[in-house]
Amino acid sequence: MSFNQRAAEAAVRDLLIAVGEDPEREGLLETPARVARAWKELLSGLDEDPAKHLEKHFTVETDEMVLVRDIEFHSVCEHHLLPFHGRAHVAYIPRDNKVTGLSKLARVVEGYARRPQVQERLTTQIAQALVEKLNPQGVCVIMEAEHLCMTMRGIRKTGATTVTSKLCGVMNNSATRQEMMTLVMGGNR
Ligand SMILES: Nc1nc2c(ncn2[C@@H]2O[C@H](COP(=O)(O)OP(=O)(O)OP(=O)(O)O)[C@@H](O)[C@H]2O)c(=O)[nH]1
Ligand SMILES: [Zn+2]
Repeated sequence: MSFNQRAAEAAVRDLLIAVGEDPEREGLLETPARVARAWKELLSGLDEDPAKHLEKHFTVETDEMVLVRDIEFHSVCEHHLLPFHGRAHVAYIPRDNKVTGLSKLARVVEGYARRPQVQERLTTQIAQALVEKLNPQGVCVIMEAEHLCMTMRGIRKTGATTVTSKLCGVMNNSATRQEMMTLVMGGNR
């Protein structure tokens, strides 16, 4: 099912009424249409298969780790439909000199992030896409994020950061996990 702008507008209008607002007052007249367009953008990853970005690859003589760190992302927590945002660090060790474009790693992050998500699944999906499309020797994805459902509401712990990781292949061991955590997060603490 693809995004239905008209249904989304009606739902936002209903929500405004449900919370005790008047959707006919001047400031809110265009709000349902605006909010619907915003959600279309925030959830645009539902309309794509993000792993496809990794189908374009090329050959470089290397069997060393490639790491793109500090990939900014914005996602939406599927429990509260509130944003969570932070940075992803994506590393892999190529096999048979098969590498992908650096921007493609960020595109994969973006595609899976722009869906209703939980951070653990988001992390795993990115790692699995690399495993599937590049068949690398190893993969490591680390994500750190702040969840607005934990800061704006509920427990209200501003500054609490959630860190998740997924390691595969030769990178799936505790020494690598420790090294990667130090490499990507050490300088920021
Ligand atoms: N594991 C995980 N939990 C998440 C994520 N995003 C939000 N949550 C949690 O989802 C849980 C939903 O808990 P519920 O008890 O059903 O909902 P709630 O009453 O709104 O919970 P509180 O946030 O504690 O007020 C909360 O503990 C959130 O912190 C995520 O990406 N991963
Ligand atoms: Zn939440």
